[in-house]
Amino acid sequence: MADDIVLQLSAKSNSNPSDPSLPAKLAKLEARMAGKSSSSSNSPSVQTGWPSSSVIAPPPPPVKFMEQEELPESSSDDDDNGEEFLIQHNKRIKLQENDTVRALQQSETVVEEKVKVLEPVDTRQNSEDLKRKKPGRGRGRSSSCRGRSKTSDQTKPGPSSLHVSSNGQMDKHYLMEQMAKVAPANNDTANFQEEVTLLRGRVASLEEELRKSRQEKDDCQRLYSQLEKELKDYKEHDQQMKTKRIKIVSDLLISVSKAERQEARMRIRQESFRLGNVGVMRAGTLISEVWEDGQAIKDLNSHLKSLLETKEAIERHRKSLRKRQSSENRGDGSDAEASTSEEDFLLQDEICKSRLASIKREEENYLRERDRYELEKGRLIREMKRVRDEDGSRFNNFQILNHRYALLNLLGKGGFSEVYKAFDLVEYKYVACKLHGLNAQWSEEKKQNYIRHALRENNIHKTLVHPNIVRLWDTFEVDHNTFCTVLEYCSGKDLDATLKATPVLPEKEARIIIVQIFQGLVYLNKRSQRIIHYDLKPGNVLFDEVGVTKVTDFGLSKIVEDDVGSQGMELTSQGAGTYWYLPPECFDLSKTPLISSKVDVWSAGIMLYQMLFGKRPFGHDQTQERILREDTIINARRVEFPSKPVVSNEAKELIRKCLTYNQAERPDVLTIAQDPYLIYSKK
Ligand SMILES: Nc1ncnc2c1ncn2[C@@H]1O[C@H](COP(=O)(O)OP(=O)(O)OP(=O)(O)O)[C@@H](O)[C@H]1O
Repeated sequence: MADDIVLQLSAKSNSNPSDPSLPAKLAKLEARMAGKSSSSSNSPSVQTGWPSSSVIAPPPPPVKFMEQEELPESSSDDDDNGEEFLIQHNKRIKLQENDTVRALQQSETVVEEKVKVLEPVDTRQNSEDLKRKKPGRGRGRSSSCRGRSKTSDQTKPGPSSLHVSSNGQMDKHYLMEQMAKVAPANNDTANFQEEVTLLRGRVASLEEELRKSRQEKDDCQRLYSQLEKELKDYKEHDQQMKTKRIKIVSDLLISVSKAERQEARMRIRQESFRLGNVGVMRAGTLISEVWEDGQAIKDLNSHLKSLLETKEAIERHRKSLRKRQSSENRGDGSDAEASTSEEDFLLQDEICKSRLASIKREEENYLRERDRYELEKGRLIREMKRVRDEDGSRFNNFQILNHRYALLNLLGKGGFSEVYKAFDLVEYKYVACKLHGLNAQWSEEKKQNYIRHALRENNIHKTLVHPNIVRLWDTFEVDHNTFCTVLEYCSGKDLDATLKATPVLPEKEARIIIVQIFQGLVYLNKRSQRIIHYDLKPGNVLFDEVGVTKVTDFGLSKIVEDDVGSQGMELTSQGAGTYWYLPPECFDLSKTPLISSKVDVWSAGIMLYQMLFGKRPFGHDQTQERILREDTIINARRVEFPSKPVVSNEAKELIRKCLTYNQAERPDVLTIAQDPYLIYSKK
């Protein structure tokens, strides 16, 4: 208890450093207290000098004495009036205690306020901590909880922590502690308030930001749904427009194609009148088709006939002149006056010769014209066939295949296929649709064979991407007996039609075509999976609208497997192909031929020869069957060049290399591609 008083006093002295007498008083009091406590075990009256009655009187109750003992205030000259002093002092202490409690209560209020302010901050911090420590959630939460409990312990003592003693008095020691703690808090209040103001401002601005963000989110959502609706409308509109567009485009294409069809038929009629037509000839029960020449050819032929007659008449006249001249020379003439002088004979003969020369020129002109007519006739016959095939086709009614390809006019008909010009309504470009039809009369086995063959061709062709190879875009089934391959459309004529129109090409033109064919072949031989085309011929060389040469039709192509030896792979489809263009090894019946890219080198050599000289070097006028029967190609050991037209030695040399009879000596595609004639370089 004495220690408490000392503590209270020292706390008081600390809190009131302006009282300089306080340490001295404290020392005195300590000393007196020490004396009192020691005399308390003896008679107090002796110690205090009180009357004897008080000596025999029982000692005062300890509680009161204790109260007196607790009185700390003293001075050196108080000794005589000690009791009075203690009473006064007790009153002062009580007053001080009351002040302290009031101050503490005030401090508690301030602290509580601070705690109230701190708590949200603390909670926010805790939640921030929580967020930060999410991966180790358990640990983070426990630490933050610890932090919060500590703060509340320090700043917010509950009623139980007010340390009220058993007699209802507040524990003074505890109060002093609290005061010591609260004092610095009081000093920080301003800072706290400032901080709180800042935090409140921050909260307000964050709330404002949040409000704005919410507003923005609402706006965005509104905009999103609006755009979504617009997009939906647009898509619907686009779909409608697309359908309309497709309808308009296909209607336009159909009307153009119909007009083209009409024009084609009208031209045929006109040309037929001029060049000829197919008539029917009946021989017994046999009805066969025959060609009847048109008026222009008839006129031409009659001109030629009359020229021939004139020529023959002049020849006859010349003969008789010569006869007369020789008889006159022999002196057989009876009438000297009627005799013709030598000079006249010479003159007459010269006239005849001159007339004959002019007839020959005329005749040559007519013959050239007739050749031209023949070419026109050939074109007319092909066009007639095309129109007839178109009229007989079941795809001639402008169908849209696979919801995409609008079929227009027939380009031509092959062995088992019809090729239509078509319009791709998705890519908006022209394509060629090749319709492979299975004959309904075929056996199931034959159908399966055909499908296997076509699929093989399709699988090879679809992997080929090169400017000099016709692209294969798409394949799909049309119906049970038909499937379609969609090819790059080549609007130019094929080389076969070109050579039929102009059998001899200028060397420059022939060279650029063969160079492009070899570029395509080099591509086929540089891939990891090498390919032998095996059916190179003018009909399989197409031209696009700007004249780029493109190789097509991979129906007979062979894939060269990796394990094939240097001599080549076995030819399993002997007999297939177009014989004018195949090399001798393909006709060897004594063993299964081994073939390589050298087959295509031979075919290219034949085509270059044909372009330059207007005919094929071997079996030009022969049928396929005759070529086989007469072993024409097996005997084609040496190529001969006509004197006309004049062709460069470099071109002839290249042809010779390509048409090397011995397969082993013939260069392959990659080797021949190094020939200077096939390389364009600035001189
Ligand atoms: N991609 C194409 N672009 C333009 N016309 C083409 C295209 N493909 C083929 N043709 C033309 O279509 C016609 C028929 O071609 P197709 O390949 O079916 O016949 P073919 O080669 O004469 O016969 P086969 O394939 O039986 O030997 C030919 O006149 C050809 O020029």
